[in-house]
Amino acid sequence: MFNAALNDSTLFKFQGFINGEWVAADSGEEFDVINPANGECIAKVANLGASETQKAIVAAHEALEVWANITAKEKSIYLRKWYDLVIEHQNDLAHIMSLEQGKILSEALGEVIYGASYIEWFAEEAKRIYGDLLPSTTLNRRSLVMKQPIGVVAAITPWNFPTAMITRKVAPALAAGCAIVLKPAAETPLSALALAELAQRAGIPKGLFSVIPGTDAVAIGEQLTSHKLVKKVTFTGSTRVGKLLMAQSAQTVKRTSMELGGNAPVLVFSDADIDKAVEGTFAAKFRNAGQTCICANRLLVHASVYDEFVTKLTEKVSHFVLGNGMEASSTMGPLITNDAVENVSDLVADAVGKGATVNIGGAAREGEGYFYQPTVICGLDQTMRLSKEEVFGPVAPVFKFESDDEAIAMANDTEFGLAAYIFTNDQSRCWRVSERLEYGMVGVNETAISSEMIPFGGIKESGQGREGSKYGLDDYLETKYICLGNI
Ligand SMILES: NC(=O)c1ccc[n+]([C@@H]2O[C@H](COP(=O)([O-])OP(=O)(O)OC[C@H]3O[C@@H](n4cnc5c(N)ncnc54)[C@H](O)[C@@H]3O)[C@@H](O)[C@H]2O)c1
Ligand SMILES: O=C[C@H](O)CS(=O)(=O)O
Repeated sequence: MFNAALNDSTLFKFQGFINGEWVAADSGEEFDVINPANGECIAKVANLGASETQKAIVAAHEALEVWANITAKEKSIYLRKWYDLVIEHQNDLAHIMSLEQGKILSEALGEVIYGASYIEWFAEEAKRIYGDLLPSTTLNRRSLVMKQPIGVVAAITPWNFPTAMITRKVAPALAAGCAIVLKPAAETPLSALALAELAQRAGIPKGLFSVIPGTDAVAIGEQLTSHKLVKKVTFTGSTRVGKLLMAQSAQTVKRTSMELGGNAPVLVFSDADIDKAVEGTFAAKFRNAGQTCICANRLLVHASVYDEFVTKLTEKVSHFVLGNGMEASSTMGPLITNDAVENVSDLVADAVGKGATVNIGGAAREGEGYFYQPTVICGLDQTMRLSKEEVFGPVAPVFKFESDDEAIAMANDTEFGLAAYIFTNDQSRCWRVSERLEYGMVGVNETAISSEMIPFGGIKESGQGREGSKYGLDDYLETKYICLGNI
């Protein structure tokens, strides 16, 4: 079992969390949680499935009435307590995350604090769910609108941000008055279970937040998307799975929020501050070893500054230290699985086979763990898979363009529409290009665009709905119109 030294070892949870109870799988089965830095089993976790999911959904439905009889102010206090506990235990949570996901400790700590910020934000937003009194069409009527919680929410989350992708759903759901059943990724269940432990310590009433760890995502997902008591499905993950879940949810007309795949372009124009463009692109490309949905996926650089940009980016990449995320010397950790390494390797091999050239990196690292060398690759064209597919790894493909129209056309030539970035000092170009980019989020001379206070989400096949900001509660509320007559 887990042998990492933590301040509070009781944060290691290996069972499912249903209706305020820690439970073994009905089958008695367990699954291994693997450290991607060395392939070692770090924990065995209860392998829950469809039957436990049904129990969690029923418990969530029953908990709604308890939560409905708690004021918005009291909900806020519960959430604030949860936030305080996450912050208090941030180092232990970062330690758990780095071990199960692989990211370097500094990034893991950053994610815990970022994830906590969603709890902090929605602890406040819980007190700001307002209605409307509308102008009436007749003198003897009054029209009013109230917002009500949608009810039981099902959440399915990915492994790349094992804390923030969870709190970005659980916090607004609870703030809105909902109950939520979470299936975390089987690669990273420990962070989710630790969050549930802290939510319980915060006093959040039983049944409102349950966690279903398990390897049979299909069976769990079928329950979450078909059960009549579930009114909403919120998903973060690949577009492929998102489409499946939307189709499954349609049978009972559940509302859905989808945070799906990305393919972020970075457009570096001839008048850009190249050092700033390199710095921003470097950060956006290699964060979490390139495994974020808004990673710089295609670098589109004007021909006149292409060589300078590539030289400076390559030089920065040469300083990376690949290693176990728990080691202070490491500046980049492993990918999540060996399959992920093979996928990245295939993308690079496709490009090289069609004439691309590798400036640095370009291969998996030999030895233990699932490591891929940070890579800069040039001489690309639109026939290569790197021009179309989400890399989800530390590979920076640098494309060349000649005109603004060509850059915009290249940037928009994808089914994805999550995030895009541009670097230019021309104010008119900032507006013209930002408005023509088909993306939900655009960074202008900045790539660190995420926070709890912005509406995070995409368009096209990157999804629907927004998480965070004042808009983030809408996805968990229903709008009710009441007409008062005979006045
Ligand atoms: N838009 C965003 O905010 C955002 C954030 C993080 C990751 N992502 C995307 O997620 C992808 C990488 O994450 P991933 O590999 O975990 O994605 P994934 O879609 O394979 O898995 C995501 C979650 O869905 C579950 N799942 C898989 N198949 C399922 C099924 N048939 N039924 C029910 N659940 C199922 C998985 O167990 C996991 O919990 C990338 O495309 C990335 O861009 C998007
Ligand atoms: O991978 C997707 C995350 O949403 C990226 S971020 O940490 O929210 O920027």
